[in-house]
Amino acid sequence: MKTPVIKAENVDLVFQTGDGSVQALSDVSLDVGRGEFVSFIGPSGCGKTTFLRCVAALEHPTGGSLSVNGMSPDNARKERSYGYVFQAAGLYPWRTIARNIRLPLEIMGYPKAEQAARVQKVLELVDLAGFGNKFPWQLSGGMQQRASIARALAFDADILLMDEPFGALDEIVRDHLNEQLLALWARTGKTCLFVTHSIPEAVYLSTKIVVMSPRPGRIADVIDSPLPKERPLDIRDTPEFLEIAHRVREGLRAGHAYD
Ligand SMILES: Nc1ncnc2c1ncn2[C@@H]1O[C@H](COP(=O)(O)OP(=O)(O)OP(=O)(O)O)[C@@H](O)[C@H]1O
Repeated sequence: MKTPVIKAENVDLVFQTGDGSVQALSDVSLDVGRGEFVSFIGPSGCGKTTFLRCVAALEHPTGGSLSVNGMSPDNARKERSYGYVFQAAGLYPWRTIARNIRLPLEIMGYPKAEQAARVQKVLELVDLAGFGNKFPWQLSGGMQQRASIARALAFDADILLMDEPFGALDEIVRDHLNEQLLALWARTGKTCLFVTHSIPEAVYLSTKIVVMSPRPGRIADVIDSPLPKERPLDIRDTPEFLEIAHRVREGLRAGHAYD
Protein backbone atom coordinates (compact mmCIF):
# COMPACT_ATOMS: atom_id res chain seq x y z
CA MET A 1 0.00 0.00 0.00
CA LYS A 2 1.19 3.54 -0.72
CA THR A 3 1.47 5.94 2.22
CA PRO A 4 -1.76 5.42 4.13
CA VAL A 5 -4.20 8.31 4.38
CA ILE A 6 -4.92 7.28 7.94
CA LYS A 7 -2.43 5.40 10.04
CA ALA A 8 -3.28 4.35 13.59
CA GLU A 9 -0.63 2.60 15.63
CA ASN A 10 -1.53 1.13 19.01
CA VAL A 11 -4.05 3.88 19.70
CA ASP A 12 -5.43 3.98 23.23
CA LEU A 13 -7.95 6.41 24.59
CA VAL A 14 -8.90 6.61 28.24
CA PHE A 15 -11.56 9.14 29.28
CA GLN A 16 -11.35 10.51 32.80
CA THR A 17 -14.82 10.87 34.25
CA GLY A 18 -16.27 11.68 37.66
CA ASP A 19 -16.84 7.94 38.17
CA GLY A 20 -13.30 6.95 37.25
CA SER A 21 -11.59 6.20 33.98
CA VAL A 22 -13.25 4.70 30.90
CA GLN A 23 -11.07 2.96 28.36
CA ALA A 24 -12.80 3.62 25.03
CA LEU A 25 -10.06 2.41 22.66
CA SER A 26 -7.35 -0.14 23.27
CA ASP A 27 -4.40 -0.89 21.02
CA VAL A 28 -6.11 0.07 17.76
CA SER A 29 -3.80 -0.26 14.75
CA LEU A 30 -5.10 0.31 11.25
CA ASP A 31 -3.93 1.57 7.86
CA VAL A 32 -6.43 3.15 5.49
CA GLY A 33 -5.26 3.66 1.90
CA ARG A 34 -6.33 6.46 -0.41
CA GLY A 35 -9.74 5.88 -1.93
CA GLU A 36 -10.71 3.05 0.41
CA PHE A 37 -14.19 2.73 1.87
CA VAL A 38 -13.79 1.48 5.42
CA SER A 39 -16.71 0.56 7.65
CA PHE A 40 -16.54 0.21 11.41
CA ILE A 41 -19.01 -2.18 12.94
CA GLY A 42 -19.37 -3.30 16.54
CA PRO A 43 -21.66 -3.24 19.56
CA SER A 44 -22.85 -0.02 21.14
CA GLY A 45 -20.16 1.72 23.14
CA CYS A 46 -17.21 -0.10 21.52
CA GLY A 47 -15.54 3.13 20.48
CA LYS A 48 -16.49 3.52 16.80
CA THR A 49 -17.51 7.15 17.19
CA THR A 50 -14.51 7.80 19.42
CA PHE A 51 -12.15 6.52 16.73
CA LEU A 52 -13.77 8.74 14.11
CA ARG A 53 -13.57 11.69 16.49
CA CYS A 54 -9.84 11.01 17.01
CA VAL A 55 -9.29 11.11 13.23
CA ALA A 56 -11.19 14.43 13.21
CA ALA A 57 -9.10 15.77 16.14
CA LEU A 58 -12.26 16.14 18.22
CA GLU A 59 -10.72 13.71 20.73
CA HIS A 60 -7.06 12.96 21.32
CA PRO A 61 -5.60 9.49 21.90
CA THR A 62 -3.97 9.03 25.28
CA GLY A 63 -1.53 6.49 23.80
CA GLY A 64 -0.13 5.34 20.47
CA SER A 65 0.02 7.45 17.34
CA LEU A 66 -2.40 8.56 14.68
CA SER A 67 -1.72 10.38 11.44
CA VAL A 68 -4.14 11.77 8.87
CA ASN A 69 -2.85 12.67 5.40
CA GLY A 70 0.66 12.25 6.80
CA MET A 71 0.18 14.84 9.55
CA SER A 72 -1.23 15.07 13.05
CA PRO A 73 -5.04 15.04 13.24
CA ASP A 74 -4.90 18.64 14.55
CA ASN A 75 -2.98 19.81 11.50
CA ALA A 76 -5.20 17.77 9.17
CA ARG A 77 -8.19 19.50 10.71
CA LYS A 78 -6.63 22.92 10.11
CA GLU A 79 -6.02 21.89 6.49
CA ARG A 80 -9.70 20.90 6.25
CA SER A 81 -8.70 17.37 5.24
CA TYR A 82 -12.08 15.86 6.06
CA GLY A 83 -15.82 16.37 5.96
CA TYR A 84 -17.91 14.97 8.83
CA VAL A 85 -21.44 13.61 8.51
CA PHE A 86 -23.36 13.00 11.75
CA GLN A 87 -26.20 10.61 12.49
CA ALA A 88 -28.71 13.46 12.56
CA ALA A 89 -28.67 15.67 9.48
CA GLY A 90 -28.34 18.74 11.72
CA LEU A 91 -29.56 21.26 9.15
CA TYR A 92 -30.68 24.68 10.34
CA PRO A 93 -34.45 24.82 9.78
CA TRP A 94 -34.47 28.54 9.00
CA ARG A 95 -31.91 28.23 6.21
CA THR A 96 -32.58 26.75 2.79
CA ILE A 97 -30.64 23.63 1.79
CA ALA A 98 -28.27 25.74 -0.33
CA ARG A 99 -27.70 28.19 2.53
CA ASN A 100 -27.07 25.32 4.96
CA ILE A 101 -24.40 23.90 2.66
CA ARG A 102 -22.99 27.37 2.17
CA LEU A 103 -22.62 28.14 5.85
CA PRO A 104 -19.16 26.61 6.46
CA LEU A 105 -17.92 28.32 3.27
CA GLU A 106 -19.31 31.65 4.49
CA ILE A 107 -17.62 31.20 7.84
CA MET A 108 -14.30 30.50 6.13
CA GLY A 109 -14.73 33.64 4.02
CA TYR A 110 -14.86 32.04 0.57
CA PRO A 111 -15.74 34.53 -2.19
CA LYS A 112 -19.48 34.63 -2.96
CA ALA A 113 -19.14 33.31 -6.53
CA GLU A 114 -17.06 30.35 -5.33
CA GLN A 115 -19.57 29.60 -2.58
CA ALA A 116 -22.35 29.42 -5.16
CA ALA A 117 -20.32 27.25 -7.54
CA ARG A 118 -19.36 24.81 -4.80
CA VAL A 119 -22.93 24.55 -3.51
CA GLN A 120 -24.16 23.79 -7.01
CA LYS A 121 -21.49 21.15 -7.55
CA VAL A 122 -22.15 19.28 -4.30
CA LEU A 123 -25.92 19.45 -4.76
CA GLU A 124 -25.42 17.71 -8.10
CA LEU A 125 -23.10 15.13 -6.53
CA VAL A 126 -25.83 14.04 -4.09
CA ASP A 127 -28.62 14.28 -6.70
CA LEU A 128 -30.27 17.29 -5.08
CA ALA A 129 -29.79 19.80 -7.89
CA GLY A 130 -33.03 21.80 -7.98
CA PHE A 131 -33.66 21.44 -4.23
CA GLY A 132 -31.30 24.20 -3.07
CA ASN A 133 -34.11 26.63 -2.43
CA LYS A 134 -36.16 24.22 -0.32
CA PHE A 135 -36.11 24.28 3.46
CA PRO A 136 -35.07 21.12 5.34
CA TRP A 137 -38.65 20.37 6.44
CA GLN A 138 -39.72 20.24 2.78
CA LEU A 139 -37.36 17.29 2.17
CA SER A 140 -37.66 13.63 3.21
CA GLY A 141 -35.31 12.23 5.87
CA GLY A 142 -33.17 10.58 3.20
CA MET A 143 -32.90 13.81 1.22
CA GLN A 144 -31.95 15.71 4.38
CA GLN A 145 -29.19 13.21 5.02
CA ARG A 146 -27.96 13.66 1.42
CA ALA A 147 -27.95 17.41 2.05
CA SER A 148 -25.79 16.89 5.11
CA ILE A 149 -23.39 14.79 3.00
CA ALA A 150 -23.33 17.64 0.47
CA ARG A 151 -22.43 20.06 3.27
CA ALA A 152 -19.57 17.76 4.32
CA LEU A 153 -18.33 17.74 0.71
CA ALA A 154 -18.37 21.54 0.38
CA PHE A 155 -14.65 21.96 1.11
CA ASP A 156 -13.83 19.14 -1.31
CA ALA A 157 -11.82 17.35 1.39
CA ASP A 158 -10.30 13.99 0.38
CA ILE A 159 -11.65 12.24 3.46
CA LEU A 160 -15.29 11.75 4.35
CA LEU A 161 -16.06 10.67 7.94
CA MET A 162 -19.61 9.37 8.39
CA ASP A 163 -21.06 8.36 11.74
CA GLU A 164 -24.13 6.20 11.14
CA PRO A 165 -25.60 8.66 8.66
CA PHE A 166 -28.46 6.35 7.65
CA GLY A 167 -29.16 4.75 11.03
CA ALA A 168 -32.50 6.48 11.54
CA LEU A 169 -33.92 5.74 8.09
CA ASP A 170 -36.13 2.87 6.98
CA GLU A 171 -34.57 0.01 5.08
CA ILE A 172 -35.80 0.86 1.58
CA VAL A 173 -34.59 4.46 1.83
CA ARG A 174 -31.35 3.19 3.29
CA ASP A 175 -30.82 0.78 0.38
CA HIS A 176 -31.32 3.64 -2.04
CA LEU A 177 -28.89 5.89 -0.16
CA ASN A 178 -26.32 3.12 0.01
CA GLU A 179 -26.46 2.82 -3.78
CA GLN A 180 -26.13 6.57 -4.18
CA LEU A 181 -23.27 6.76 -1.70
CA LEU A 182 -21.39 4.04 -3.56
CA ALA A 183 -21.89 5.92 -6.83
CA LEU A 184 -20.69 9.14 -5.18
CA TRP A 185 -17.62 7.37 -3.81
CA ALA A 186 -16.82 5.88 -7.25
CA ARG A 187 -17.22 9.29 -8.89
CA THR A 188 -15.16 11.28 -6.38
CA GLY A 189 -12.51 8.78 -5.21
CA LYS A 190 -12.82 10.03 -1.62
CA THR A 191 -11.47 8.00 1.27
CA CYS A 192 -14.50 7.11 3.38
CA LEU A 193 -14.74 6.05 7.03
CA PHE A 194 -18.23 4.90 7.86
CA VAL A 195 -19.73 3.78 11.18
CA THR A 196 -22.68 1.41 11.06
CA HIS A 197 -24.56 -1.20 13.07
CA SER A 198 -25.78 -2.96 9.94
CA ILE A 199 -23.86 -5.96 8.62
CA PRO A 200 -25.39 -5.79 5.09
CA GLU A 201 -24.66 -2.06 4.90
CA ALA A 202 -21.03 -2.59 5.94
CA VAL A 203 -20.51 -5.43 3.47
CA TYR A 204 -22.30 -3.68 0.61
CA LEU A 205 -20.37 -0.43 0.92
CA SER A 206 -16.88 -1.33 2.00
CA THR A 207 -13.55 -2.23 0.58
CA LYS A 208 -12.50 -2.96 4.16
CA ILE A 209 -14.61 -3.86 7.19
CA VAL A 210 -13.26 -3.28 10.68
CA VAL A 211 -15.06 -5.40 13.27
CA MET A 212 -14.71 -4.02 16.79
CA SER A 213 -15.22 -5.79 20.10
CA PRO A 214 -17.00 -4.34 23.15
CA ARG A 215 -15.36 -1.88 25.47
CA PRO A 216 -12.49 -1.33 25.62
CA GLY A 217 -12.83 -1.02 21.84
CA ARG A 218 -10.34 -3.26 20.10
CA ILE A 219 -10.18 -4.45 16.56
CA ALA A 220 -11.51 -8.01 16.45
CA ASP A 221 -11.13 -8.53 12.68
CA VAL A 222 -10.24 -6.58 9.54
CA ILE A 223 -11.79 -7.94 6.37
CA ASP A 224 -10.56 -6.82 2.95
CA SER A 225 -13.55 -7.25 0.69
CA PRO A 226 -13.06 -9.27 -2.50
CA LEU A 227 -16.29 -7.83 -3.98
CA PRO A 228 -15.95 -5.85 -7.23
CA LYS A 229 -16.22 -2.06 -7.15
CA GLU A 230 -19.41 -2.19 -9.25
CA ARG A 231 -22.08 -3.41 -6.84
CA PRO A 232 -25.71 -3.65 -7.83
CA LEU A 233 -27.97 -4.13 -4.78
CA ASP A 234 -28.65 -7.76 -5.67
CA ILE A 235 -24.99 -8.53 -5.05
CA ARG A 236 -26.28 -9.05 -1.51
CA ASP A 237 -27.74 -12.40 -2.59
CA THR A 238 -24.45 -13.78 -3.92
CA PRO A 239 -22.46 -16.45 -2.05
CA GLU A 240 -19.41 -14.11 -1.92
CA PHE A 241 -21.44 -11.42 -0.16
CA LEU A 242 -23.01 -13.86 2.27
CA GLU A 243 -19.62 -15.31 3.09
CA ILE A 244 -18.24 -11.91 4.11
CA ALA A 245 -21.41 -11.15 6.09
CA HIS A 246 -20.93 -14.47 7.88
CA ARG A 247 -17.35 -13.58 8.79
CA VAL A 248 -18.45 -10.19 10.15
CA ARG A 249 -21.15 -11.88 12.22
CA GLU A 250 -18.64 -14.38 13.59
CA GLY A 251 -16.29 -11.54 14.53
CA LEU A 252 -19.08 -9.72 16.33
CA ARG A 253 -20.24 -12.87 18.09
CA ALA A 254 -16.73 -13.77 19.26
CA GLY A 255 -16.36 -10.48 21.09
CA HIS A 256 -19.87 -10.23 22.42
CA ALA A 257 -21.10 -10.91 25.92
CA TYR A 258 -24.82 -11.66 25.99
CA ASP A 259 -25.60 -10.92 29.62
N1 LIG B 1 -16.44 12.37 26.38
C1 LIG B 1 -16.55 11.18 26.99
N2 LIG B 1 -16.33 11.04 28.31
C2 LIG B 1 -16.40 9.83 28.92
N3 LIG B 1 -16.71 8.68 28.29
C3 LIG B 1 -16.96 8.75 26.99
C4 LIG B 1 -16.90 9.99 26.26
N4 LIG B 1 -17.19 9.74 24.94
C5 LIG B 1 -17.42 8.41 24.87
N5 LIG B 1 -17.28 7.82 26.08
C6 LIG B 1 -17.42 6.38 26.37
O1 LIG B 1 -16.52 5.68 25.53
C7 LIG B 1 -17.11 4.47 25.06
C8 LIG B 1 -17.12 4.47 23.54
O2 LIG B 1 -18.13 5.38 23.07
P1 LIG B 1 -18.45 5.59 21.53
O3 LIG B 1 -19.49 6.63 21.43
O4 LIG B 1 -17.19 5.79 20.78
O5 LIG B 1 -19.06 4.16 21.13
P2 LIG B 1 -19.77 3.71 19.79
O6 LIG B 1 -19.15 2.40 19.43
O7 LIG B 1 -19.71 4.77 18.77
O8 LIG B 1 -21.25 3.49 20.29
P3 LIG B 1 -22.65 3.60 19.52
O9 LIG B 1 -22.67 2.48 18.55
O10 LIG B 1 -23.65 3.42 20.61
O11 LIG B 1 -22.71 4.96 18.88
C9 LIG B 1 -18.51 4.42 25.68
O12 LIG B 1 -18.43 3.62 26.83
C10 LIG B 1 -18.80 5.85 26.03
O13 LIG B 1 -19.67 5.93 27.14
